[in-house]
Amino acid sequence: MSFLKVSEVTKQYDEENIALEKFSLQISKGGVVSMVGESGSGKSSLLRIIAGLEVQNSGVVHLGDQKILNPKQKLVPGYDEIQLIHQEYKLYPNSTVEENIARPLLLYDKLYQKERVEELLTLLSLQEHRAKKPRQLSGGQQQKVAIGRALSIEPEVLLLDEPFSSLDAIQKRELIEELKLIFDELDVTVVFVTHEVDDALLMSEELLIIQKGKLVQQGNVREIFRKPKNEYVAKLFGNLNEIPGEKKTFIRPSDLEVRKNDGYKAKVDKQQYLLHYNLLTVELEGEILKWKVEDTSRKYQVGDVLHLSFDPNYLIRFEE
Ligand SMILES: Nc1ncnc2c1ncn2[C@@H]1O[C@H](COP(=O)(O)OP(=O)(O)OP(=O)(O)O)[C@@H](O)[C@H]1O
Repeated sequence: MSFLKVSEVTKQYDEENIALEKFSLQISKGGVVSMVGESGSGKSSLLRIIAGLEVQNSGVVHLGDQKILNPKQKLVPGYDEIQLIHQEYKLYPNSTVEENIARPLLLYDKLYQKERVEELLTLLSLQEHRAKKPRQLSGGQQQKVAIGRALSIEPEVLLLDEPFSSLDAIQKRELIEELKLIFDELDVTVVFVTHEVDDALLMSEELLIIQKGKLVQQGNVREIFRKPKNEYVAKLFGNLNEIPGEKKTFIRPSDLEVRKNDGYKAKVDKQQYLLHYNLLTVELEGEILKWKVEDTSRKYQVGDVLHLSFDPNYLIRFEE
């Protein structure tokens, strides 16, 4: 059953900037989903509207039975139930980790406050940093404190708007993996926004793909990988090789098999050493087309002749 429901939301800042166009979305309770889309596709606008922090032109957002009111409709914008964290999220610089996490709990019973802060320090493995000020922490630890603060009042929804983009690649990967385990355990609904598919997949298998203010596809990564709705979605997962003579039909390099004498004949034109394989650029015999091939054995050289075949079930076709 849908818990967070966005119905036909349109957001237009001015004549040129239409951030969202009749955008609809449904997420079930306790789910963790990653939203992927290029810069300017409307991700931040959507999260701000979901959080009740931005006025939309039309459309509505519901959290369960509750209609989310925007800043024009509500005196104090935003909701405790919906917490939004972004890259520039500010901690209180002169307060300790413990105090930062406790801040939203000031009106709560003292004993509960103490227990909740302990719970979060443990959950986020921040116990040894409890007395430190934000400037004494790494970027990743600071973002964990921000998440701890957001989780302190047990929100229903946590919206993460590229919160880790200032971290280095290793720090980011480790933090996302750690948070994924935490979110999977909690009953909180999480929307993690990123423009990197790799990061999205570290967080969840459930993906939302946004393009030019519209939700183009929602589903499990396996399904989206095999049946992408359009070329943009398909290319988020890597290169596409065009099938000669067939319109809008492609095969992924990872679905190609190199055979001795069966399939498309091709000559290696270029070889690049990448992390998990050598990426070959090959010229198809009798065609102007070039294909990409993932050589996991790293044995082919420029000038080698290969035969490439594939399972036709893996062909990707788009409507014209
Ligand atoms: N305050 C604003 N005034 C005018 N236009 C805006 C404003 N905020 C966003 N836009 C425009 O709305 C569109 C969507 O922006 P938004 O920030 O929501 O996208 P995004 O997917 O989050 O992008 P990024 O990944 O770069 O943050 C863009 O064309 C942007 O220029």
